[in-house]
Amino acid sequence: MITIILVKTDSSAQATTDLLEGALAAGNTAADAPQLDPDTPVLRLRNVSKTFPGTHALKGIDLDIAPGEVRALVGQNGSGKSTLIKVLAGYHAPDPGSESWFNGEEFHLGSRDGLGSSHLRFVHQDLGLVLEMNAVENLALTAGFATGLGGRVDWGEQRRRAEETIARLGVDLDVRKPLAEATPVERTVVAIAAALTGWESGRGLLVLDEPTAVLPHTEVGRLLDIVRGVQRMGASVLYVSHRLDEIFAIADKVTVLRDGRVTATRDAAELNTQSLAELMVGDQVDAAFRLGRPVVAADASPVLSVRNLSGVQVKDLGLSVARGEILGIAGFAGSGADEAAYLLAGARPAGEIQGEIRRGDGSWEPAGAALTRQRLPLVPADRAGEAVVADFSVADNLTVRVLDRFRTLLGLSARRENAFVEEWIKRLEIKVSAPDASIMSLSGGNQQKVIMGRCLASDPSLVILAEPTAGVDVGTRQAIYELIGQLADDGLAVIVTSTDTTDLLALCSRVVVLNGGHVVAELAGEQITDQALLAAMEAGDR
Ligand SMILES: Nc1ncnc2c1ncn2[C@@H]1O[C@H](COP(=O)(O)OP(=O)(O)OP(=O)(O)O)[C@@H](O)[C@H]1O
Repeated sequence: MITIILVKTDSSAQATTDLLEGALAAGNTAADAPQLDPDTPVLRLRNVSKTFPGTHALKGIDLDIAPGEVRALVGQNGSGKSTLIKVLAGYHAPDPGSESWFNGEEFHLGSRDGLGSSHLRFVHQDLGLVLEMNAVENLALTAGFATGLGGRVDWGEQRRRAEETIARLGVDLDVRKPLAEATPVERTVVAIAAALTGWESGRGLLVLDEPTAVLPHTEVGRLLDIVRGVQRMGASVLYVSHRLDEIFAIADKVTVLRDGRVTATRDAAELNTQSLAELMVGDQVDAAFRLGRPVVAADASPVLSVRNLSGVQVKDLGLSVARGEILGIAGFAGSGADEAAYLLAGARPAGEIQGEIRRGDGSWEPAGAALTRQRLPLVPADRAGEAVVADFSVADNLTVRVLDRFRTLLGLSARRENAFVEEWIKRLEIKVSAPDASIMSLSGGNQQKVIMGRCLASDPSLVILAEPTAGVDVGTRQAIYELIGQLADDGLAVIVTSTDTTDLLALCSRVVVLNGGHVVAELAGEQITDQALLAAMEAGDR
């Protein structure tokens, strides 16, 4: 477990990048804002609304966030959370009549007017980083470049500043490594460091929009430690997440959005996972939902078997999945569990996939050639980077794998295609103004549902789901679990890889656990508990 380290260093050259230390001093004394009544909210919103063509995304939002408070903002997919944050960030102009104050000063939403260099800072879902660049360069893009003689960039100084900034967030990171090679939590840390750059007062608001959506479950604790460190600076935090356990670990208060309206604001201590899920979705939701499918008999005929399957991390994996079985592959980041999904789906070059596979009762074949030819449907963990076709509509994203089905002698049948799209929008309750709307106009969770639909709609005999409910709200999660259960009842075989034990507990009747690329445990039926999964995942490398 990493804790926040506040390093007191030589004060000479680093005043400009002295993030936490400077902020702490100001936060302790409120020196920069002695005139402010401590009860004045950091952020006050009144009657904030936002209308898009065909969608009234925010309807009269009122919100007060106190100094030093961590406020969670929760709600179903499409309830308006990201829109509110984008209005705050100046990305969207709100409807007329919306009012806002920051530290008691009125400012215009939809622009940075009136905010000057004040401390309303954001880490958006996409993190806003340039992955080809390293942490030094990314931080310099926000903070400006240190220059030396002749106005040249002083890279030594730049690097020292970056190392210090990152170290203060309690993370040991090679700041020269391109962020494309960094882990998801390392990238999030760089994004938070960039957002806090130049923060010189304890009062302010850091907005984190689903910072853990793509983080392995096991790294969430590290991120929450960092958020607590930011709170200790005296900063307030607005924290958006679908992971309810995190809300209880970090938030003082919770605000619930439903269909663009604030429907509740409560102290987190008054709530539990079930009551919060009910505030978000209604009382039909079960936050501890499990399919509870029977364990498939060991001699059931397999849909797919692999032996000695190896990639970069995965070593000599052997497993088989039967018709109607939902098999989990669990493991921490780097255990091989995430890579296993991509190997099995043939989503790696054939030369990088070693071992053998067998379909049904057929003969064993070299895995690389067979899996890359077969290309089993995969819902990848990184929806935005690997699945969504940003230039396509919702309908086109849904049908891209199955266009052949609508072909007639006269070309594509629009009628059949439309009926198919309507059916899947209904089945997955995808919130969209019209099927031909751009997929980018959908909320993140609704995009995830489209990708899920694309995979399931091709009537496969086996699908591979990597982190299938990342960014998906608690009610939709249950709907997705139930749909997968129904398809498994009809014979679909499913392989789920997830660092989130919630998915594995809800879906799987058997789970293999990887560590160091090897299978270290196999759990079935009643043996699959949160504790047993985590214990097996933590077991030492072989
Ligand atoms: N640029 C846009 N154009 C049209 N509609 C939009 C646009 N951005 C958002 N919307 C719509 O506004 C509504 C609210 O979306 P928003 O992204 O704020 O939801 P959210 O609560 O953040 O959801 P999620 O939890 O899935 O991220 C949705 O119906 C969405 O489709």
